[in-house]
Amino acid sequence: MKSTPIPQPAVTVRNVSRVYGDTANPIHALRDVSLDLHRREFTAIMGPSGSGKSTLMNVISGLDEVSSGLVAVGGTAVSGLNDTARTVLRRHHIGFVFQSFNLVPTLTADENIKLPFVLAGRPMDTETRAWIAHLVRVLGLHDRLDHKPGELSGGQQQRVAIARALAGRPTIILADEPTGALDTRTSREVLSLLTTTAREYGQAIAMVTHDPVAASYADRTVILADGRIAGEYGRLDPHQISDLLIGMEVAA
Ligand SMILES: Nc1ncnc2c1ncn2[C@@H]1O[C@H](COP(=O)(O)OP(=O)(O)OP(=O)(O)O)[C@@H](O)[C@H]1O
Repeated sequence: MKSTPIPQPAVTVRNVSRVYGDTANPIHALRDVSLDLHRREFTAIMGPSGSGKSTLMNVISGLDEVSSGLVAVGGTAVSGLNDTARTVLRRHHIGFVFQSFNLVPTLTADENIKLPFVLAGRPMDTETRAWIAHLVRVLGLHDRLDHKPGELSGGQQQRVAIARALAGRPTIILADEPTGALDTRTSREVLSLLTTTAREYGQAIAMVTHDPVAASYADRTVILADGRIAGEYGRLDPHQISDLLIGMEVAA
């Protein structure tokens, strides 16, 4: 009898702890965190300043080491890899979206979108070119491709960054306050786009945010407090998220 394969999470975080400092003065940035991030799922990671959100992103992307526990991206354990293998894993499996867009100012929008392929020495086949052309159309960037980042609005720059992150069809997109530098209307556009990306393209997305409105676009909200997962919720409205965060601050 043929068994149905169990879908593997895009990212697995198992009993991960990250301790900084020395044994006399340890700083527990993450304490026994376990979390799966799935395809088609848009997850918001929230929590007070210093709760471990950036550390969680950094151990997932292999930019930081775990002190104990396991992180796997696309089924590959990150901890077992050397620096070169981590760089390769990042290039092939992870798309990054930052608050500050992080586009190369001297390159055009088109060149920025295709940069990950150039850096990875990965040729773009016909299917990839068609996929990028599709993304450019959906993101409304077709008449901006020859422009450099300085000639684009913040929202357009972030759309270029999202196209760049999606171009290689990564296992996971890690977004760090992607709407932090955008006005309300543009933020909504970018968040809707991330929602669509998860739903229509099956993309796994984890977004760090302090903004309850941004988190309300996610399918799931994970709240960290003092390095631990303090709560995991399905889709919530901004008021519910604010109440949860305020409740945690009061309890702390
Ligand atoms: N390289 C480091 N060396 C020492 N301590 C660190 C280091 N990186 C982070 N920490 C500490 O680990 C804890 C978690 O930090 P982290 O940056 O992950 O929090 P955060 O939730 O992302 O905060 P914010 O919302 O302010 O960005 C904090 O106490 C921080 O001071």
